[in-house]
Amino acid sequence: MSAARSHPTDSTVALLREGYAFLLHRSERDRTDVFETRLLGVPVLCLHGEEAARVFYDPERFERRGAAPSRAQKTLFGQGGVQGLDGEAHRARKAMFMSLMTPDRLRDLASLTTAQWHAAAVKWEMQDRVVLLDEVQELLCRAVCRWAGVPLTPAEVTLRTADFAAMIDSAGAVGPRHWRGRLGRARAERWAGGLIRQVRAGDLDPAEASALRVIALHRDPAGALLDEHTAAVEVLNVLRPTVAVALYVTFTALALHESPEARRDLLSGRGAGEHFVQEVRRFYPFFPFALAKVRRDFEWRGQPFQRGRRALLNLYGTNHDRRLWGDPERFRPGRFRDWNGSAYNFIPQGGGDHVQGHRCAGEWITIELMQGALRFLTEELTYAVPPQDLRVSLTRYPARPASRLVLSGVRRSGGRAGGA
Ligand code: HEM
Repeated sequence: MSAARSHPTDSTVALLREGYAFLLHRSERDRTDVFETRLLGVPVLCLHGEEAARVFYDPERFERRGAAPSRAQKTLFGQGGVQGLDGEAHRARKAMFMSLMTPDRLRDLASLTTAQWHAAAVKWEMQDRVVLLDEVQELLCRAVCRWAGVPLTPAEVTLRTADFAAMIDSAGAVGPRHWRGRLGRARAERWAGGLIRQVRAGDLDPAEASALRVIALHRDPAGALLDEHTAAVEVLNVLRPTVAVALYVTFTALALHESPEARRDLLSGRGAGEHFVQEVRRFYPFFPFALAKVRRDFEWRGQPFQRGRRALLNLYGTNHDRRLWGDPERFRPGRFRDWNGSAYNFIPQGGGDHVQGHRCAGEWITIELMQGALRFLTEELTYAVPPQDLRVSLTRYPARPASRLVLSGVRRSGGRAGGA
């Protein structure tokens, strides 16, 4: 692409109007992978595409300290968590997260989740309609708490699920949705802080490799336990995003409904479940961009990057970049047969290295849970998708089908292919 052009004018209105697609539209229009603009008056460097992702994930050039807006910290991420660390402190904390992601532990989570799907399906059979997004959030909340060693009484499930859902729903919102997220985070942090205290006092004894135990007893490079608030934020950094996988599960069901060809290939065995799930993560919007700050002055493609300047990497747009993905607006799982496996061109959960960099710690969990959901929806259930508003607005963050995907006539099929 050609050299960068500068856009010193404010793009907040365009961002609100075009949503997830704003950065992609601008990069395509100006034929550039880097441009400068202002959002809410703040200068921001915008990066797009595979080569830009390589630059963005270079820790010599970018850092995360102070990069996240305080609105997102008060709702989605919390303060003091791994997302805002750099260098050795980041590597040590990230190692704690990645130690939870062994194949055995992933299998445990998958089987706990399958058990929850079965239990939920018994209940769904007795209902006329089921709102899939809400139901899957709740079943994932039950499964991940059990997996993480977090006690959850039946009476608590609704409240905890609602708090996680509010945090997830609040990051891009203003007004009541934002405030619900803040309230949800405050309440969840108090709860998780109490759990950390109980583990350290010996009043709660979660299993050896469980997230709650590992985080409560984790020591930083100086040998100190995490302070209680930070430990609570990190416990929520495991629970909350696992509940958020419900959005991807909902998109998986939407794709089964709206992409009959891909569905037919899957059911006939011509298409692989793994590719279907990857295409859901590429095609549907989730995180629009990742955020960092320039660590030291440098220049890329003629664009100066000044130390301290904020930068965005276009995650959604890179997954829809037509140079990388032919016909990117078509849902076509078969494209993953030929994918080259680059860590920088397919980046729904960030790019680069999981251990060394800021790429999502839960990417393998996400894929595992989505594949389990796909199997359950196609092999264990029959259902209809009644008329409803299934539109996915690119200006709502996080995106989701407007109706949250209503299913009717849900029946357990015990091995016959389901869904309408
Ligand atoms: C619902 C699907 C998910 C999506 C779309 C997603 C997306 C992301 C993205 C875009 C990042 C930031 C990458 C960056 O800053 O460069 C991230 C980071 C992170 N995610 Fe996820 N994630 C998901 C699920 C999960 C799950 C299931 C977990 C944990 C069990 C998790 C834990 C984390 C953590 C701890 C980080 C911070 C990593 C770091 O800063 O080093 N995520 N995720």
